[in-house]
Amino acid sequence: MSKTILVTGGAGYIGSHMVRMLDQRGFDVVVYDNLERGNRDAVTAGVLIEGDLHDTDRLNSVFESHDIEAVMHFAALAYVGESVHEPALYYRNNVTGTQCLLDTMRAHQVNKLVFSSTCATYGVPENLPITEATPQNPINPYGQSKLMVEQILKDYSVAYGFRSVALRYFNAAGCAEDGSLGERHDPETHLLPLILFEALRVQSGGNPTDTALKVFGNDFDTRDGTCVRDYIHVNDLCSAHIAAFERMLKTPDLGAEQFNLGVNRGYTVLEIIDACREVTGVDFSYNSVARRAGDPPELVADASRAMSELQWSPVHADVKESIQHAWNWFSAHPPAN
Ligand SMILES: NC(=O)c1ccc[n+]([C@@H]2O[C@H](COP(=O)([O-])OP(=O)(O)OC[C@H]3O[C@@H](n4cnc5c(N)ncnc54)[C@H](O)[C@@H]3O)[C@@H](O)[C@H]2O)c1
Ligand SMILES: O=c1ccn([C@@H]2O[C@H](COP(=O)(O)OP(=O)(O)O[C@H]3O[C@H](CO)[C@@H](O)[C@H](O)[C@H]3O)[C@@H](O)[C@H]2O)c(=O)[nH]1
Repeated sequence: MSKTILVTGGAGYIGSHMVRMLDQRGFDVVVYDNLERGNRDAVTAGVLIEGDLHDTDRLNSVFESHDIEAVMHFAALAYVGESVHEPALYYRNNVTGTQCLLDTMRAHQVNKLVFSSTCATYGVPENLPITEATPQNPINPYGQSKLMVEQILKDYSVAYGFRSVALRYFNAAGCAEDGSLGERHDPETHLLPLILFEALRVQSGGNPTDTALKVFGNDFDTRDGTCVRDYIHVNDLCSAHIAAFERMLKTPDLGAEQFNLGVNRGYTVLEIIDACREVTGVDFSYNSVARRAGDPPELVADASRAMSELQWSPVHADVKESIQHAWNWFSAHPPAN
C-alpha cells in the first residue's frame, strides 16, 4: 500500500514540522504550498510542488502523478486579527480553497483528510475547559471560515463517504528541539515569537524602555486581566496527525470526527512573559495597549477525547519546553530588522 501523504501548507510553521515527522516515520511526502506565507527552505523532506489551492489543474496533476493515500490540510490564512479586517480574503482562501482541494480529492477517489481546525471556532466559550461538545460560535472570520469547513466535511461524509478528522488546535508553540526547524512569519503576529524577539533585542544591547512588545488588553475577566491561552508544542500537534491518520485507516466508516488538541492548561499573556524571562534569563519589558479585535478572553482545552480515542498525549506539556525550543531557534535565526 502507498504511504504517500499530501501535506498542503507544508512550507508553513506547523506543516514543515509535520513533513519532517512524516519523513522520520517512513512516509513519502508531497508538499503543496503557494509559498505566500511559507518558506521554501522549511521543506526539509519530500517533494515540494508550488501551487495554490484554487489552481485545480495543478492540484489534479499532483493527484495524477502521485499515489496519494491521504491529505493533511494545513494550507490556510491563520491570523485572527487580519481576518477581522480582510474577511473576503479568509473566506476565499480557507473555504473556497479547501473546497477546490476536497473536490479534486473526490475526483481521484482519495477520501481521507486530516484538517487543521482551531479552538477559534468556539468563540467566547460557554464553558471551560472547552470540550468538543462546547457550542461553536466563532467571533472572528478566521474561526468562522474553519467552522464552515468542518460543516462541509460533515456533509461530505454523509453524501460521499468522505473520511476526515478535524483537529481543533489550541495555540501552537515551540520548534524542533534542536533549533533546526522553526517558525518564520512575515509579519510575525504571534505572542511567543514577539516576546522572544524582544528578549533578543535587549540581550543584544537594546534599551529595555524602548520595548516593541505589546500586551493586548489588561481588562479581561481573567486572573491578571490578560488573555488566557492553551499552548501546545508543534511536534505534539504533528504526532496527533499521525494518530488521526492511523485511526482513519483502522476505522474507515467513522465519517467526520473532531478532536481538541491542547494540554488542558491555560497561561495568561503575563505568565507567558514571565516564563520567557525565566527561560531566556533576559529582563525585558512590555507596554499594555488596547484589546485586539476578535480576541476571546480565555481558551483552554479539554483534550481528553483525543487522548483516549487517538491514544495520543502531549510529551512537551510544560510551556517552558516550548519556549526553550523556540529560543534555540530564534537565537540562531534572529528576525531581520
Ligand atoms: N499556529 C497556530 O497556533 C494554529 C492554531 C490553530 C490552527 N492553526 C491552523 O494550522 C494551519 C497551519 O498554521 P501555521 O501557523 O503553520 O500557518 P502558516 O501561515 O505558517 O502556514 C500556512 C501555509 O499554507 C500556505 N498557504 C496558505 N494559503 C494557501 C493556498 N491558498 N494555497 C497553497 N498554500 C497556501 C502558506 O504559504 C503557508 O506556507 C492553518 O490551517 C491554521 O489555521 C494554527
Ligand atoms: O503582540 C501580541 C500578540 C498577541 N498577544 C495576545 O496573545 C494571545 C495569543 O495571540 P496569538 O499568538 O496572536 O495567537 P491567537 O490569536 O490566539 O491565534 C493563534 O491561535 C489560534 C488558536 O487559539 C489559531 O487558530 C490561530 O491560527 C493562531 O494564530 C492573544 O490573547 C493576543 O491578544 C499580545 O498580547 N500581544
